[in-house]
Amino acid sequence: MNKVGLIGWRGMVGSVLMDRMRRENDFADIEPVFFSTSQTGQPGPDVGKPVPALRDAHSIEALAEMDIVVTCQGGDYTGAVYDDLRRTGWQGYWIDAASTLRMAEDSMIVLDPVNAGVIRQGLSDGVRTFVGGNCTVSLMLMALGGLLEHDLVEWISPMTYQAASGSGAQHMRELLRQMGHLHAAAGTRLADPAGAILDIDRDVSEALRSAEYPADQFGVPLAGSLIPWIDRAMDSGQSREEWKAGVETNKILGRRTNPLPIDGLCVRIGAMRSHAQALTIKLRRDVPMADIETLLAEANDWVHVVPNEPAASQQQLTPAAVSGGLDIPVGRLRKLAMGDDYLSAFTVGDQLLWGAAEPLRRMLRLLVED
Ligand SMILES: NC(=O)C1=CN([C@@H]2O[C@H](COP(=O)(O)OP(=O)(O)OC[C@H]3O[C@@H](n4cnc5c(N)ncnc54)[C@H](OP(=O)(O)O)[C@@H]3O)[C@@H](O)[C@H]2O)C=CC1
Ligand SMILES: N[C@@H](CC(=O)OP(=O)(O)O)C(=O)O
Repeated sequence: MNKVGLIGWRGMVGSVLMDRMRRENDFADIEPVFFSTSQTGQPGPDVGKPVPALRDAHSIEALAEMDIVVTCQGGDYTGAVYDDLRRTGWQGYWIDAASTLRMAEDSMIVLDPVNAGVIRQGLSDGVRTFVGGNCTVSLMLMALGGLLEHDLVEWISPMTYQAASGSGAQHMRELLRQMGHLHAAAGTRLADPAGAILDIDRDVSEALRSAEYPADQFGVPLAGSLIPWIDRAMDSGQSREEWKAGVETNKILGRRTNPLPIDGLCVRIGAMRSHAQALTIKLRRDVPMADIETLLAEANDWVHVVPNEPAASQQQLTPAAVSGGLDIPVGRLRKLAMGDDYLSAFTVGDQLLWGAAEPLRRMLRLLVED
């Protein structure tokens, strides 16, 4: 049985991964060894079978005993141990949620419902480092897999609406504090339906701009507002989050030459854990809408097409509808006024599941079942 070292399992992404592994009975097929950067020696989590006490996540010797390492601990941790571990000659498989190694020459980005063939080829070529993709990239590809698989896409411009969870657990807490702060600013006047809305709006706007507004994590208001920049700036004028859309998509699809242009704007909004994105897609030719819907719906077991109708869109294509589940709805499908080879789409998905934990869990299964 494979000895699998798990690091970062009590963090937000790691907890979602653990939950999925318990549900799918994955622990039955591995010998799990839990690591910690802060709690070495304490008891490991309950996974339905005995596990040793927590081991030191910075011990290269302990990591080198593993056949497979799965880490959701973050990029700093990967940067601190990965090279040292490989330098010992360790030939095990490294599965990582952090972006650090995504674009490395000897790594693959994993999203098996979309790139199982590329992964299989990588495994037979001896690749041993597998990294989950950026959340918006993975969610977009789960939604558009059917069009990409049939090479119907010339370019894509994604405009994202990204949840607070993408910035981490403390940011989710702050979003809720911000919501509470605004609610308090409206006060008891909310209870009076005849009250002057512009008075409430004035006080809420003042609260948004006041020094007391809780914004230690985001630095600026998110609740009652939005933030049109995610991650650091690149020389190209893109944010790093926007840059990832193109480079990661092409790497996932295994397009080493003739990359698909994919570029747009990434925006943080006040949703909790599901990212949405509006996509403008330039098709290679005028594909009939019925064919587009069939190709999208048949691409994998999680995507489903939402009719381009008001009620269905409002009820099914939202963070509120999908959070906590693996469904990937895609809708608002229509040809744009620019021409019949221009398609619009809107999709949403849980960024902690398909956007982070699930591709890692499935990569582990693939290795264990191999
Ligand atoms: N957030 C996201 O949307 C995504 C994140 N990622 C990657 O995953 C990495 C981890 O992200 P995320 O899960 O949000 O990080 P968290 O901050 O939730 O957890 C990271 C680590 O913090 C330590 N920790 C300290 N105090 C606590 C506490 N009270 N509760 C839980 N853990 C605690 C744990 O390590 P220990 O047990 O060793 O003390 C834990 O593994 C990111 O850095 C990123 O690289 C990837 C895709 C999406
Ligand atoms: N940057 C993403 C979350 C994330 O962790 O992305 P990455 O895995 O590419 O660093 C967001 O803010 O929504």
